Amino acid sequence: MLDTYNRKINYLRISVTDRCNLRCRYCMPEEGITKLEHDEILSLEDIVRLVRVGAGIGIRKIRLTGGEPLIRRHITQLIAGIREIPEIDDIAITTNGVLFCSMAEELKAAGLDRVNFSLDTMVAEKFEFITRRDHRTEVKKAIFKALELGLDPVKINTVAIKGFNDDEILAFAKLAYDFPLHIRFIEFMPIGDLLFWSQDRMISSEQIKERIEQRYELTPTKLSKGSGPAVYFKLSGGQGTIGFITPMSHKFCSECNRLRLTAEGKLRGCLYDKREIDLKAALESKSSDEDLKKLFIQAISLKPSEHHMNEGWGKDNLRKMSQIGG
Ligand SMILES: Nc1nc2c(ncn2[C@@H]2O[C@H](COP(=O)(O)OP(=O)(O)OP(=O)(O)O)[C@@H](O)[C@H]2O)c(=O)[nH]1
Ligand SMILES: C[S@@+](CC[C@H](N)C(=O)[O-])C[C@H]1O[C@@H](n2cnc3c(N)ncnc32)[C@H](O)[C@@H]1O
Ligand code: SF4
Ligand code: SF4
Repeated sequence: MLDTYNRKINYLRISVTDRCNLRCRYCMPEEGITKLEHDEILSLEDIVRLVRVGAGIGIRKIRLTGGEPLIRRHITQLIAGIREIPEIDDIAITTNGVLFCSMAEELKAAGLDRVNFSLDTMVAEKFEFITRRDHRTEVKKAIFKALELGLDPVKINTVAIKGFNDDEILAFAKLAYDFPLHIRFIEFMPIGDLLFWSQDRMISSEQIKERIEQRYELTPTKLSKGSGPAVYFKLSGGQGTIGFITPMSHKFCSECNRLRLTAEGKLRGCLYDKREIDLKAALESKSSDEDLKKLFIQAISLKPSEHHMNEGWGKDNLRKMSQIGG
């Protein structure tokens, strides 16, 4: 379905939990965030029903995120339920990877197509600093396990933070050169209660690209799967790609194709817009599929033309990244 600005909306990102087994400094305080109770979040059956309704208005691609999606109980059942919806042609997760190895085969058998891992540093002490946990080895194993299982393409999300990981830009590029991995540098966004964010910690994708081009030749390319916001480049002679996600330096809102469902069942038209439609309340008041469909259409009609993160520098968003689903 097209929105007010003629954008085709076909991608639903679902936060399946607001909880997490890491505590990335830019995302959560040590004590965690809201910790919703079980009856405050959508049930798996409700999520499958909402995806079916979404498919009726043109949703084709689903991403499960959070918080950490792999700590949601019975996540494989959820994937299997979504897999049965014939219109859905891509089911992906975004995960920190800590629990992935122990669940990988099950996830694939349930119908998972592919996975994006988050990894901001390859240095043990820095990993422990940024995530406040010591799980780097599990994440590394998870990335290679996904390659081994053929969950193609395997993407890595790296939030670029000046003074923290800008000294690892070439090391990440080498990873994409040596392995069929797609490393995406994400510009640091002022979201949530700005736990670690500051304007001088931002690095633009342009600066990162210049640094990589000192060592590697980059040529524009496209990936077979993933109509997400990244712009990709092949590394000449290498196996993988480098991607740039540029919400701050080059907004990609004019191509935005997504809706977001929070763990509490609120449907959002934009990562950075407070307006939400309460689907959980609608489910509790026994709304029909037709009523739910109308609410999806309403959420699409509320999508803004673009975000305004650089104006209030993040002070205007009530929800945290882990609640909205990244
Ligand atoms: N501002 C903004 N940032 C986004 C949006 N979608 C994704 N991002 C950023 O990009 C990061 C990576 O997103 P992923 O969860 O891996 O999803 P994706 O990039 O859509 O995935 P692919 O389908 O594989 O391309 C997110 O955590 C956000 O930081 C968006 O719509 N707006
Ligand atoms: C909120 S997490 C949820 C999924 C999962 N726990 C993970 O880390 O992959 C999704 C993504 O959002 C990114 N993210 C969180 N806060 C961010 C910020 N302020 N700016 C840019 N990306 C951010 C994380 O690095 C991660 O890649
Ligand atoms: S970025 Fe992902 S892994 Fe890190 S604290 Fe947030 S939800 Fe957890
Ligand atoms: S900031 Fe909002 S409008 Fe822009 S791409 Fe992201 S979700 Fe879409």
